[in-house]
Amino acid sequence: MKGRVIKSTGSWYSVLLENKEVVNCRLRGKFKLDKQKVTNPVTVGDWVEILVEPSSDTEYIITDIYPRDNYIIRKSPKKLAYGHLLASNIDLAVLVASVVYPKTSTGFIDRFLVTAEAYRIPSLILFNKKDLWDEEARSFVEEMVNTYKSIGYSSLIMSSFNDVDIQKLREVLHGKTSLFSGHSGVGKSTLLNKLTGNITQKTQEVSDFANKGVHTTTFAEMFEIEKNTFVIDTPGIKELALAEIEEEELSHYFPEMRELIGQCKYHNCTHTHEPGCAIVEALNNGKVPASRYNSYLSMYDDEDNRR
Ligand SMILES: Nc1nc2c(ncn2[C@@H]2O[C@H](COP(=O)(O)OP(=O)(O)OP(=O)(O)O)[C@@H](O)[C@H]2O)c(=O)[nH]1
Ligand SMILES: [Zn+2]
Repeated sequence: MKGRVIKSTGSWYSVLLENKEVVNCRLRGKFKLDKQKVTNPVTVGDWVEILVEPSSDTEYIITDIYPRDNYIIRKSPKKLAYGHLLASNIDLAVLVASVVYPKTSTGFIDRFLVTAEAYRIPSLILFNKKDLWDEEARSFVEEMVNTYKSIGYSSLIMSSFNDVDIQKLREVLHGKTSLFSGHSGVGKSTLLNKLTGNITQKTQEVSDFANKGVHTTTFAEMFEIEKNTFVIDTPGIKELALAEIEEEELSHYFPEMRELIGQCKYHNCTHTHEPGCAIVEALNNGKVPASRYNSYLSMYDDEDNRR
């Protein structure tokens, strides 16, 4: 039987079957022996093949994982050489942002976009809480939307409490698997509750020896909001980590810079101080937005983000 992993506790996996039933599965031993550098061989979003454990008619076993289109990995804080697979098979990375209560900085937005670029996942910036904006906030958002649009990024302006907006969001998400991220307080849970409100896919809680007494990691959880349309909530994960991005690669993940890279005077230009830099020239004539270049510099300086 084929299904999709919607939740995992580390040793148990909840799998959504085609008939909408959710079953709890364990992994077959061989996965644990794999030499992958991950703490969890199976993650939320994986399509898997399962069967009923022959020696029991109630236990399910994951026997195979279908090839992943992509996946998001974080470094495990405990075992640095290992990564933790956060989610897989994602079509859209949605950043829920807000300009008031709280304010999401452009630096934070750009970090998110760069990470999504590195994972080759299209992204959407969702400016939420529009009902709270005054004229100034509104024009600030419009300016940002235009800047991002000129680079090729889509935005959505909305309020969690506006049904027409929620409907528009549903249309954008239709047929896709979308991962939601955002600062605390931007309205991510409110939005997800609107999208998932009448879903009864509640997974059975499993008592889990392996995790007893251990401070459990936050795991992502996925919901099917309509046929073939999934949303992934990532509790406690504010931003996607800038996984494995080398300094010299960073500009490749800024689409407006990417096309200029070969035109700098020095082939190893870092675009920070060198003469004859095509990116700085584009900045000076307005083709690279100043806010984006500032984000580039701050990410370039910030060693922590490349671990
Ligand atoms: N005015 C307004 N308030 C909103 C909107 N969306 C959410 N809120 C409110 O903002 C507060 C935070 O919303 P949450 O959905 O809990 O935000 P969150 O991003 O999930 O934050 P955490 O739960 O801390 O992760 C709540 O009081 C919501 O009612 C909106 O579109 N407009
Ligand atoms: Zn340069």
